[in-house]
Amino acid sequence: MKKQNNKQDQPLTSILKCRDVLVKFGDFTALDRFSFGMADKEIHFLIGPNGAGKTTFLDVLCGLTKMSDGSITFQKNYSIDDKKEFEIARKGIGRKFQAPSIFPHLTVQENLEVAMKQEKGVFSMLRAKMTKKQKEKIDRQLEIIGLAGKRDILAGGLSHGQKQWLEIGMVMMQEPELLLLDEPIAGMTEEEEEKTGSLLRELKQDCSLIVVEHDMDFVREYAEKVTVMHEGTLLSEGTMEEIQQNDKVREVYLGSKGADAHA
Ligand SMILES: Nc1ncnc2c1ncn2[C@@H]1O[C@H](COP(=O)(O)OP(=O)(O)OP(=O)(O)O)[C@@H](O)[C@H]1O
Repeated sequence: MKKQNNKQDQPLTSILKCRDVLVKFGDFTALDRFSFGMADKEIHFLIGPNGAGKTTFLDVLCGLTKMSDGSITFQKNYSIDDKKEFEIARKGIGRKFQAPSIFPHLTVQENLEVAMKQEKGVFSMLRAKMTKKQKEKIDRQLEIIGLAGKRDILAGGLSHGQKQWLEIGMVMMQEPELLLLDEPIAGMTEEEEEKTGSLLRELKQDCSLIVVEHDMDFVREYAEKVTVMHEGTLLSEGTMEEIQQNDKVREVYLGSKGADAHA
């Protein structure tokens, strides 16, 4: 049986422990001793009003922004505190940014090939012959992101939603253990939103997910756990049902126009 945590101890299956993370931009404190933990293979949503520090936290996790103080341990004992972005990515934290950064003039499949092993240059990677295992890995990923039928299409010709899924697939080619997604359904049609939700559940077989999102219907449907941030601090944490009951959360976020209006 899993030993459950109290506020100080994380569950035994914990993949990430962040303690008192402090981020300052000049005199402004964006993360104010923010603590966060999550279990392995969990879909964990981060919500909160504009400027709460959600994106800054993802930036810290992937090494883009450095902490002024605090500590972050990934997996059992990997400290990311002093690590560079590429080291953190290699260790298994993958990030998909809001704007797609696919190669529009390469096919869908070629985009995944390029993403598979980034230590080689784009064109030497495309010229290099793929092993059977690599081909299988790409076929599997194409199925997961729902683009198997579009593998030979130039990525620039995909719809907005398909481009987002391709980019998620590209990050997944690096086999991250923790995937960070910032507003994955922004600009999507309702049908694309549903497909994205199913995709998140599918990805959970392979990795843990932290998702920043403002669309409360989407959070309600797909979140296993929700952390509410406010002014760089932790306001509340729990299931969506639990945080909906929290008066402070209703006051600063859910009751305001900030939540769904943003999406
Ligand atoms: N590089 C920076 N320099 C100065 N201030 C910054 C910088 N990056 C973020 N901030 C500030 O830090 C605060 C937190 O920003 P952040 O983008 O993390 O919030 P957020 O919760 O993701 O908001 P949103 O929901 O609007 O995306 C904001 O007030 C923002 O203006």
